[in-house]
Amino acid sequence: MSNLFRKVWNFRETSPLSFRMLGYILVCSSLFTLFATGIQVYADYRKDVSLVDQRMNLIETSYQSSLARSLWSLDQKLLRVQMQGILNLPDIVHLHLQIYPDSEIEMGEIPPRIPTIKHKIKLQHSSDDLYELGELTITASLDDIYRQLRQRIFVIMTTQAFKTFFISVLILWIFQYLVTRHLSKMANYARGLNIHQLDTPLALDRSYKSSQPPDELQRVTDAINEMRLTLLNDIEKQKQDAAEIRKLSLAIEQSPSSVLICDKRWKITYANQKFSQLTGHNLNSIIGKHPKTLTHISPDESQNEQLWHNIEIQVERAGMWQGEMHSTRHGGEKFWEQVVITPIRDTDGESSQYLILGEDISVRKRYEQQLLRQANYDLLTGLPNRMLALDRLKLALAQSRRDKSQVGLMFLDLDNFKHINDTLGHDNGDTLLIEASRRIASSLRGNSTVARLGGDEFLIILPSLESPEDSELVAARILQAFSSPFLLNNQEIFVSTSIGIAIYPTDSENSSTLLQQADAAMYQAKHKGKSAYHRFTPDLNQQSRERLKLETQLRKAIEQDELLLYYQPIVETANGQLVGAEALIRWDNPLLGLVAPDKFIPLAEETGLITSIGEWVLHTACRDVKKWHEDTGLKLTIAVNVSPRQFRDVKFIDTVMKALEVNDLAGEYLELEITERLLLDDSIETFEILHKLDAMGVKLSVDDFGTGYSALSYLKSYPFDSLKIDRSFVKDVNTEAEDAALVTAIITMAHSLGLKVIGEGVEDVAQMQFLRAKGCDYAQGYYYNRPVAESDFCNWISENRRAYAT
Ligand SMILES: Nc1nc2c(ncn2[C@@H]2O[C@H](COP(=O)(O)O[C@H]3[C@@H](O)[C@H](n4cnc5c(=O)[nH]c(N)nc54)O[C@@H]3COP(=O)(O)O)[C@@H](O)[C@H]2O)c(=O)[nH]1
Repeated sequence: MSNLFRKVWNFRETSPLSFRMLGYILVCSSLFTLFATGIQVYADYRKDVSLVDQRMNLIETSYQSSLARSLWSLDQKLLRVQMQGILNLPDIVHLHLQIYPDSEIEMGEIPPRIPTIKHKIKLQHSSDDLYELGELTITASLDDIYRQLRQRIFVIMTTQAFKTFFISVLILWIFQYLVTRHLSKMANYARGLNIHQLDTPLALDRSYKSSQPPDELQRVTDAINEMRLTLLNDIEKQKQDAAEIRKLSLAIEQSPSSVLICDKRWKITYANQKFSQLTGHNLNSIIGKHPKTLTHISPDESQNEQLWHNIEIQVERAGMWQGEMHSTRHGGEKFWEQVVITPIRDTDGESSQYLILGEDISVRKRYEQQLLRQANYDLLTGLPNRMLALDRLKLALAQSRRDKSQVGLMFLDLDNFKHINDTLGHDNGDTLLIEASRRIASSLRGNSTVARLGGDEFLIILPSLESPEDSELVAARILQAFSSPFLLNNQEIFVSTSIGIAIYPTDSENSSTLLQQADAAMYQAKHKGKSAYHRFTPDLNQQSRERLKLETQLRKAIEQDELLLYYQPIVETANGQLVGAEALIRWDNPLLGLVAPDKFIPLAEETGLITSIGEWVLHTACRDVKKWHEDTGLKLTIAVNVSPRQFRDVKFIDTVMKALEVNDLAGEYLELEITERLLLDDSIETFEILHKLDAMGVKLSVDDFGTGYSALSYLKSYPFDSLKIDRSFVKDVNTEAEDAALVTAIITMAHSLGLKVIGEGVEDVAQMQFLRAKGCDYAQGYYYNRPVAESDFCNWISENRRAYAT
């Protein structure tokens, strides 16, 4: 028994579902059996009871009249025989005859505690009247009926129980065969499933045709197998992602740029090796900090805050911020960094992290600042140079326009400087210029500007003048400052100065006119006998008139065929190989003689004549170089200067295209030289024009590099092929260490940006050798040849194809 119980218990443990199903079947089937049996037994009971009733009715019909007759005749003996006859009938256990009025006969007995039913029969005699004689009560026992019912219940219950049990076992077996064993297999499969066993699919141990519609088990199996494949794919993808991430993290870790990663609240979460090397910051010391704590914009902390606030806004809006900023190293030392900040977006497109790439640009910045200083300041005196002075003049005029104030412009020239320079030597000349600058500067108020225009010429800007006479007071102060002698070469030398004054807006509202007027006034002061100042007066407009005359003649120059091109060779520094030439314009005027471009190009720019002059230059240069290709077989490049106004002309691109087409010249043989100043505005138009030219195959070169903006950063954004180092730097490469360092740095940096370098103004072999030693690609200058007319240039080619290879 205990064995059976254990088996049942085991079954319950191992197949709880089957066990539960068995329980449900048994309970439901038993309830149903009970209910059906109950109905059947009740029906049988009703039938048996009705049989007893029928029997009673039969007794009534059979015995009623005979009993009534026996009672009427008072035949007791017969009465008892009749009653005994009734009592002998099945189930009748007791008779009670009530004889009216007061006697009775009783036969049989009612056994205790057994169910009975009674039946009453009225006994009557009818002749003329109806006589009530008595009443017979028959009691029938139901005990037999109940016994039979019990037997029947027993039989039904027993057979039903057996039937239920066997059917349940059968159902259980079928369920086990069809379902449970497969579920167990699935469970075992799922239990044993791991990433190493995903290759084996789940297969049930049964024959199943794929044409059959899938049953529930098949659907679960298919779902598990699909899940297995999905997992396989996911794992494969995960592996690829992990490999990709390993590769990227290695790239970031070993990146030559410093890398910081911040979370979405701009807290640093990662820094690569380069960052630690560059800044000396330990990763642990910066984790969780905002990157703004590593930058230093100004001592005013709010500016730093404001910058980072703007950066965060721009990164969100534009998807990137890039710029240069002052960062701090661990010890507090500051350095310049080129920074690019981009968001790292999650799959919903939300910024979840930020990537900050940094590059130490301190060296470049130093050179840029040096170049900027050289471009804007006079190295000898430290005063602003012409370019900066003109900028400041424009600013002062703009300010005065707003303030409705006046600006004084002074042109100042030292008297007899050339003579002193020639007799006492350049060093003393330089000392004089430095001391003169100091004296001029000390005579001015804080917001005034004194600039050295070159040689012994100075320009003074006096902004916010209350009256023109104030400028005369300043001029008098300057003359006074020159009244004491200069100590030159241990000698006391008296040097005076002449000052010309023009006033904005009284004399002119235009800066270049003001300059001309101040210049004319200065000449007037010199005429007065030097050591004097002179205010501009309209009668000094002679120069302006001359300028007008020049303009009129220049307008006719093209049609009268007075323009011509000179060519200067450009050679490869390493081997002296001729690679091209620069076209330089000349104006051969019957009255003025051969006019150099410096004298008329600025005027042409101002008047707009440069557009037609430039077009002529382009066509002529393309025509000539094509001819050289055909005559010499040398594929030379022609470099053509382009002025800012010409460059911005709407027809410029068409003009270039036409010059190439008409002369059947490929774009690669034309090089356009553009000055840095042209790029200063950093406009989208400039960007587009340069890219269009680049797309045409035309070569682009930055001319006079070092004299303008001198920021190497812009070169990255434009499609330049080369840059030309200005001749002012080349001149002293072998005598001035600073120039040598600068030229070397320009070459290195240009090469790092993929640009070729041309050194211009090479006048001697030492300069050429310096450039060649520093890897400068090409050179141009008097050392090779001066600019010459086309026919002379052709002769030069045939004589000097490879003349300078030493
Ligand atoms: N828009 C245009 N501008 C032009 C054009 N032609 C010339 N120019 C510009 O005029 C500037 C002066 O030119 P130029 O007087 O011809 O002087 C050039 C050379 O003669 C001179 N040079 C060449 N080698 C040496 C040298 O060894 N020493 C020395 N002292 N000077 C030398 O340099 C001038 C060339 O300069 P660059 O153009 O920068 O190469 C001139 O700057 C032009 O910009 C024109 O057609 N259109």
